[in-house]
Amino acid sequence: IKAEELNSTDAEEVKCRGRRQSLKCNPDAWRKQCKELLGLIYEREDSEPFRQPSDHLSYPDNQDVIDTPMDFSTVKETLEAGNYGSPLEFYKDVRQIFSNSKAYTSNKKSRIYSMTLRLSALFESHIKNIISEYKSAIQSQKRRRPRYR
Ligand SMILES: Cc1ccc(C(=O)N2CCN(C(=O)NCC(F)(F)F)CC2)o1
Repeated sequence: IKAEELNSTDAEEVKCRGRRQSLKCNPDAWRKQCKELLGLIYEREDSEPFRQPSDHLSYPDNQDVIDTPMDFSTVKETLEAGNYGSPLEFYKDVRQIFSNSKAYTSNKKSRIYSMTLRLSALFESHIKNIISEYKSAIQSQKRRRPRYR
């Protein structure tokens, strides 16, 4: 069979099989990429209030406003324990951190809330590539052979 006779999925699969498991084809590359992204977030002073769970004592109303507490140390532990099945689950938890802060803050000008705006801009600029590479790696790994039920 000549290469030009392969359809695009075949060609993609052949390319992925042939090539060393590079980022494009490796469906597990996202874990390392998310670890690196977390590192970037930890480098930012803006992440300081979000590296530990909110201590409810000093923010009493936190409990009733926030039904899913989340912070970066929890995300880091989950990622390092291998308990995220995909970058989409990682994405969901990180976004929870930002939405909790938004739900909690009374005015949009609050210092802590403005920190989440900067952090989320950094986060969103990186996570979208991680997710799209993951999705295309999954696509190119899809077996066309029927799975026996
Ligand atoms: C006044 C206001 C508006 C929005 C937020 C907010 O997003 N919070 C509450 C405070 N907070 C912690 O208590 N973080 C834990 C530790 F150890 F850093 F203090 C971070 C999350 O707070």
